[in-house]
Amino acid sequence: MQRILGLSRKAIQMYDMIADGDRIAVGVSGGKDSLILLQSLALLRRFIGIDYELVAISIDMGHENVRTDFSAIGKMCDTLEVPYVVKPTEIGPIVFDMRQEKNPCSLCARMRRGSLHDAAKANGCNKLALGHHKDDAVETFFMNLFSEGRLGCFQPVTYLSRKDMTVIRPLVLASEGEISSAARRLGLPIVKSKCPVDGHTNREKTKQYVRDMEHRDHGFRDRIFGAMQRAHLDGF
Ligand SMILES: Nc1ncnc2c1ncn2[C@@H]1O[C@H](COP(=O)(O)OP(=O)(O)OP(=O)(O)O)[C@@H](O)[C@H]1O
Repeated sequence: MQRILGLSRKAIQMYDMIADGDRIAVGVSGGKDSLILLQSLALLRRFIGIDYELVAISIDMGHENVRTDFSAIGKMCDTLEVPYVVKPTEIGPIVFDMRQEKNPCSLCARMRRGSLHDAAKANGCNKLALGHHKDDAVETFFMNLFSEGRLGCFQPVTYLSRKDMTVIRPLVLASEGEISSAARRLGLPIVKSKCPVDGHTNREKTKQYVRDMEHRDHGFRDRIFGAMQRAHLDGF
């Protein structure tokens, strides 16, 4: 976890993510990335020298018309002294049953983001932290390049003027491998996604492409990420 804390602190300072008085919603899906993000932001409060508050928020997607049991994450939040909000929604049934979308991921992600922004606002937050990491950034870069012929990625810090909310991604310098091994070592209470298309998305294909390239040519991922930083692509 020390390595993750160091990389989170570096990203927070490098991209000026957090200021005194911020109240930050942490989007917690139940996956390893957002649980490590929550752990990291909660621990950093003790020594980073910035005075901020946290609220953890999970959007229950209602997949297969079943409510997810987030109680283990509730216990983790109690230990970390972070208030926890679970927001029940019908996003899963709307996207998969009612609309029977051919490409469900973009509508589902849009609705989830909207719900998360609203919940952050309703809980008095001015910032929202998401668990995107370095591998996500490289995959997003290739998805934009291959699907849209465009050079671009999400930004480490994005101000959403319509919502008056700043989205931050403090894990953006950490690799998925580093996050996975920290999550394993800490035995975090991972809650499995019930998404019906999990593992079969365009992102999964791109992830496999980057993995194959990395396997063939060690350091591929870091060189792409380094190029994104040197070009200051989308604020990197
Ligand atoms: N249901 C949800 N409730 C709250 N926040 C969410 C939810 N789903 C995603 N997020 C937030 O959006 C980020 C990116 O979502 P994505 O689906 O790409 O997650 P991921 O890469 O699988 O990460 P994780 O391991 O945290 O699930 C997550 O890290 C988390 O911060």
